[in-house]
Amino acid sequence: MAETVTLSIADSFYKAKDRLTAAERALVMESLLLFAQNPRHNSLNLEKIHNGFWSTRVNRDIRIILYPYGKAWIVAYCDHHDKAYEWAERHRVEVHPVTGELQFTRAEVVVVTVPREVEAPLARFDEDYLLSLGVPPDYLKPLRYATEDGVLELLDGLPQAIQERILDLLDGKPVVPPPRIQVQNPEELLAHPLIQRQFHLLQSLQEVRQALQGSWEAWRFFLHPLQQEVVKAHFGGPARVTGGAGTGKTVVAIHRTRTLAQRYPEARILLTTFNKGLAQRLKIALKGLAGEELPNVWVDNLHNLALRLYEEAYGRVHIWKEEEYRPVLEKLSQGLSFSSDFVLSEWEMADAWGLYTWEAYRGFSREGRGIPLSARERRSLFEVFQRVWEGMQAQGATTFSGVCHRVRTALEEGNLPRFRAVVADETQDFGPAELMLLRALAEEGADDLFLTLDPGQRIYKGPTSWRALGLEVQGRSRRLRVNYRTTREIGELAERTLPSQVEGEVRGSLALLRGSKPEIRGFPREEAALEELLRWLRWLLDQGLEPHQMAVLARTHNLSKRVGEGLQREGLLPQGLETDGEGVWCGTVHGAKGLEFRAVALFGATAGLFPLRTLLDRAADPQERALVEEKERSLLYVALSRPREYLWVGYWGEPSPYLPS
Ligand SMILES: Nc1ncnc2c1ncn2[C@@H]1O[C@H](COP(=O)(O)OP(=O)(O)OP(=O)(O)O)[C@@H](O)[C@H]1O
Repeated sequence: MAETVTLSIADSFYKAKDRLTAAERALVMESLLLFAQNPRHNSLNLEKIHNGFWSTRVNRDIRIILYPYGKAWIVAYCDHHDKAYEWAERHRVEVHPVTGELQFTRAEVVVVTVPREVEAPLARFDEDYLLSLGVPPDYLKPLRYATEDGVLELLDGLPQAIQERILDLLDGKPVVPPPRIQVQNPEELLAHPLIQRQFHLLQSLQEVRQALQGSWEAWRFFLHPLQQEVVKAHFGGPARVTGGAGTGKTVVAIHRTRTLAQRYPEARILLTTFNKGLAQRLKIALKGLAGEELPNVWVDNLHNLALRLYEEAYGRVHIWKEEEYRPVLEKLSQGLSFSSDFVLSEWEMADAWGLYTWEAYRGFSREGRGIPLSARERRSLFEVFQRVWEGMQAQGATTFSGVCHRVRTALEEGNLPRFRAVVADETQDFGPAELMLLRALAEEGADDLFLTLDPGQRIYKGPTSWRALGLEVQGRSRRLRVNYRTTREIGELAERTLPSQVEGEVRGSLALLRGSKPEIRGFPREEAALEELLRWLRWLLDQGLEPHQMAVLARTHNLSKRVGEGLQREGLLPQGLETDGEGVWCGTVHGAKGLEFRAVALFGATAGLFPLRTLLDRAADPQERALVEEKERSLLYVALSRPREYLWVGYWGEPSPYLPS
């Protein structure tokens, strides 16, 4: 009878499988399932190779690298034959003599000799301390004598947890040694909770099946201790989780939702976000994590949910967007001495805050609005605003802000049921109307609101004071710092575009992966940039990337359309960001919010596009201009923080003033 094997899947395996094609990954999965049932199956050709590692055959080319540990097999790596063997040759498995952690480390330690005049940043820490942090003994001296670049080079060969501790030291943060793991045998070690961060134990065939189902992403099993903390915490009220791009805010939102669904099995939980596409992705990811659709969880983008609730409470409604209300405002405000852009932005502010009565508008602090208004001017503006709202109402129409406010009222009056808890992702782009609605959607109490945001990616709305809205998060605010998405080279470049207003809040994420330098290229004309872009995409294909692992982003729809046509002419199939096909993704930076790709090209980081000249020209006053600039910088940050491995940036004529040199 075939034996059933205990597998422990290492995070290095999950990272490695991302470099294979979808078809190759499917074959790897089949082989692992077979291995779990019968490791000695003839077709697997299990054989011992280097450093105690074993190899098993997936097909003529692909190999999985395993390590027998106690009664289990650790699934360590997978790749094309030569690369897989090379990896095994370069790595070793050890239990750290002080921390007791199980570690995969690079076997050969690169010793970098430092010229005397260059500072070695870790020299001031003694060896015993570094050892207590889990640094392997043979890395101690090289690390202490290395330059900063040398340290980074050495860290590449160490487990993620050790990298994070050392990077924190470099950043001047105090690092407390981890508790020592004490176990009797390998089985206990593999099952130890502190080990689960890097080695995911699967004890039955069913667990193996579940783990390999769907997208089998690392984030489903391995959480950073801080991610784990916010996922599992019992919060006394609203909690806020910030972090730069790629720090796992969405991952945390999904895990938190599952935790809450289990914690409150009889209650309704809402998982929401900004747009429809992202909500769809959340839904799929949550199902992948939980293994099924959770019956007590609702997943929807906030505006869609608000619209459904509105219709439930009040009946059908037509939504007016700027194209509809702008001309009405322009017509009604003709007699006033303000520019139409100012009237529009003032009305949008009043609408967003729900200032539908004279008393509310008159008493509202317009602090931060550039143009001061006398009481009489306020009154005349309000009369115009009121006529717009009345006109809309007469036509059975309102804005999304209007929908949010009325739904909030229905919730507050008890005419609609609330959720026990609400988890919301991408909340930096929620304005006052949406944030007030979120508050009202959740019953007030423990674990009621869990909001994630990156203030550096605010691309739709201006900043809103949460406290003014009654969202008090003091003592329940956490910041994620490890950037899991991108290479250090790309992460650092992206951070240099951050608006100064938010730098303190999100700058300084730790990107642990290393990669090639991003390319920033200037061209005389758009056509020349397109030609070079096409060459770059072809080069990526030669590197083994598939078209759907690449994206070309542009500031405007028109430009993105032109790129798509260019790709098509060259035989590269483009696909929209909202689709799910096999082509190269093409779209606007706005459309790429929350997404990621192995390679990203930003086409047109050109002056006049970042910031978009038409938007800047329309800004009614200096404050608004500053806000437009902040949002445009954030947009550039969003674009540059989408790639995992490769980034290409092209401009023609003058580069964007926000582009780091
Ligand atoms: N603990 C983890 N282990 C492995 N991968 C992780 C982990 N947390 C996040 N990731 C990966 O990092 C990437 C970024 O995660 P996620 O999208 O949640 O970040 P984010 O902070 O929401 O990013 P953004 O704000 O840019 O949208 C994803 O590929 C995700 O799978």
